[in-house]
Parts: sequence; structure tokens; C-alpha cells
Amino acid sequence: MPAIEDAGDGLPSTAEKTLFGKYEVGRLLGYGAFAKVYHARDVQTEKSVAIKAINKQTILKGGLAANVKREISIMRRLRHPNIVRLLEVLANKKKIYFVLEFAKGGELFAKVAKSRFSEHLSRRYFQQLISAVDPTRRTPPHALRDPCLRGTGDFVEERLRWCKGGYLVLRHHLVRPQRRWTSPDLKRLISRLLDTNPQTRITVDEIINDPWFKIGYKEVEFHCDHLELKDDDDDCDSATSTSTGDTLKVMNAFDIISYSSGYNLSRLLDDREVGERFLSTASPEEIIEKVVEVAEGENLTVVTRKGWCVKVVGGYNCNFVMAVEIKRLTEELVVVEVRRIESEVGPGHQIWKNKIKPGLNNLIYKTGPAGCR
Ligand SMILES: Nc1ncnc2c1ncn2[C@@H]1O[C@H](COP(=O)(O)OP(=O)(O)OP(=O)(O)O)[C@@H](O)[C@H]1O
Repeated sequence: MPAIEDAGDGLPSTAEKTLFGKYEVGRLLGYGAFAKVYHARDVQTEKSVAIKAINKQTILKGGLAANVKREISIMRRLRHPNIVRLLEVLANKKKIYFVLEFAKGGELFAKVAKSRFSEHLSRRYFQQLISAVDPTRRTPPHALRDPCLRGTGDFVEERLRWCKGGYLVLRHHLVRPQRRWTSPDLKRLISRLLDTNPQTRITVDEIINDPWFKIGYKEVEFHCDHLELKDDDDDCDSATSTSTGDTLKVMNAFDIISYSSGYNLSRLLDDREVGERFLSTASPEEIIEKVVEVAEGENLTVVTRKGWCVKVVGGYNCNFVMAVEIKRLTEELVVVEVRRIESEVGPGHQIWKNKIKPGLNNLIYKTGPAGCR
């Protein structure tokens, strides 16, 4: 495998080195607005993956942490043949790495630039594109505040607005020369897609029912682990359990293997945050109750309590912030995840170690580190 430039990516500079001992990093595949994407090989399975390296500072400076978290929360849950899967998220002090399914077909743009597509092939690619956009579209609106994730109508409108100057160019070069060999149905669809008026422009539902589009189209069954995407600005919002326990937050393989806690990636973005995980056979309600009891006994303030998650603050100048979240691992076992931001010195530092943790001792029987790798 060829050597790659380091370019401050924190990626290994030669193929002999591997990222986190798991991925042999190879050639640069491309650049995004905030990331570089590399080809890599999973050392264990020998499968190709794409690794998207994003600089934490760039994200934080650009105020993009929420966008990144949202992108992860949606991507990791979607299972669709035309959407690249997010396999894992890794991080070190400087970078976040998205490990993605490798799309070996290359870029559509490169294919278009190389040769003219037949109408049949165009339809196949277009159907895949619409099929991939459709489940995103069906995600509840509160998850789609990010303009990058809004439905295609808005998305297309946004893009057309960006390249307003280029639009006529597009019409002239792309549509007109093709008239000779384009079927009337396709011509009609293209003109509806390129309608500059968002009110009359064709919608995704209309596209799916369009006679040209419909030929041979099979709706793909997509799977989404959690459609009830929550706003992740609050530590407790990622806890989806209820006190009645009918929508349990069950850890899936992704959570366990990657040590990722739901959507909350704040620890990937804030080096001051520390954490621990415990296993417990106690009931989530009993554990939460105990945390609240001990915290209140220490004059800490419970600022949020939702289902199986509680957040408390306190200490000198409120320099101690702690969120405890519980997830079910098996019928008998739960994982208690404790995340804290505390100053290295001063009374805040001692609150967890000397007060709360001892108070929970009889509920937990195994400890392990949490936080990013
Ligand atoms: N899973 C993948 N498999 C193969 N190549 C990929 C993969 N993901 C990205 N690439 C390559 O890396 C390039 C940059 O990807 P990236 O997702 O960062 O950028 P983008 O989607 O163009 O922009 P943005 O930064 O807005 O997400 C792509 O254009 C593509 O060539």
C-alpha cells in the first residue's frame, strides 16, 4: 500500500502503521468541505472502508458540532442499500474519524463526464438517488433542522439558488442538446425538475409516481433503528427510555463495540470530559433514584431528569457537571454511563470520587473506563 501524506491528519504516514490498530490507511479518495477521505483496509476482515478524517478544531470553530452529531445520529441508524453505512466513529485528541462503507463505484460525476448515459441507465441511477433521499425525507422534521438534511425539495432549491447563475447554462448545455434523443416523458420530467419556482417544482412524491421514473422501480425497504431522533443538545435527550420501560434504550452492537453513547458525542469534542461505565443488575429506576438521593444529599442540583438519565450540577462555582445515563444490555444487566466535566483542582473534583461513587457502591459490581479511545 502506498505511503500517504500526513498533512496533520493524525493519520499514520506509512502503510505499515494502522489507525487504532484496526485500519491500514491508504490513498486519499477525496476532499469534503471539512474532511479528507482515505481508502483503508480493515485489518481483521480485510474489507475496504473509507475513513473520513475531520479536525475537531475546525468543527468547534465553525460551530458545527451539532451538525456532526446529527449526521452521525442519522447515518448510524439508516440501513439502506443506496446509503453508505457508518460503521464506526473513532477519535483521538485532534480528530474524529468516520469509518464508512467503501463505495467502490466512484463518483457519479466522473461517470457522467466520461460518457453519455442511456435513458435506461439514467433511470436506474436516478431511481437509486431518489430511493436514498426518500427515507431521509421521512425522518421527523425536528431531526431535519440541518439544511444539509432537509427534504429534497428544499435541498434542490438550495442548490439551485446557490448556482443561480449557472442554472441557464445548465439548461442550455444539458437539456437542449439532448432533445433529439430524449423521450417525451423524460423531457417533461426534466423540465419539472428544473422548474425555478419551488411552488410548482416537482416533489419527491410526484417523482416517484412519474410515468418515466416508475418503470421498473421497486421501493426499497429501509430500516432505521430509531426514527424518534431526539434533539441532542441536552445530555438527557439521548435517553429514550420511559419510566414505564416500554421503549427501552437497548445498546446495540455498534454502541458496545465503538463505545459510542447514542448520539451524544460531546466527549469526542470536549477533552475536559471524563467518564466511567459500570455494569449493574439493579433496576434503572433504582439506580437513578439513588443518584438523585446522593446528589441532593450533597447539595447538588438535579437540572434534568428524563427516563433513565439524570443530569446534576454543583460544587464551587458550579464547576461539577455530571450526567448519568442507563442503557439496557441484557434482560438482567444494565450499563450505567457516568460522564462528568470537573475541574482538576478544587472541591468539584472530589464530589464524584468521594461522595457519589461510594453512595452507589452496592448497586454496581464491575467498572470500566468510558470516554473516547
Ligand atoms: N464511503 C466512501 N467511499 C468512497 N469514496 C468516498 C466515500 N466517502 C467519501 N468519498 C470520497 O471523498 C470525497 C469527499 O467526501 P465527503 O463526504 O467528505 O465530501 P462531500 O460529501 O463532497 O462534502 P461534505 O463535506 O459537505 O460532506 C467524495 O467526493 C468521494 O470522492
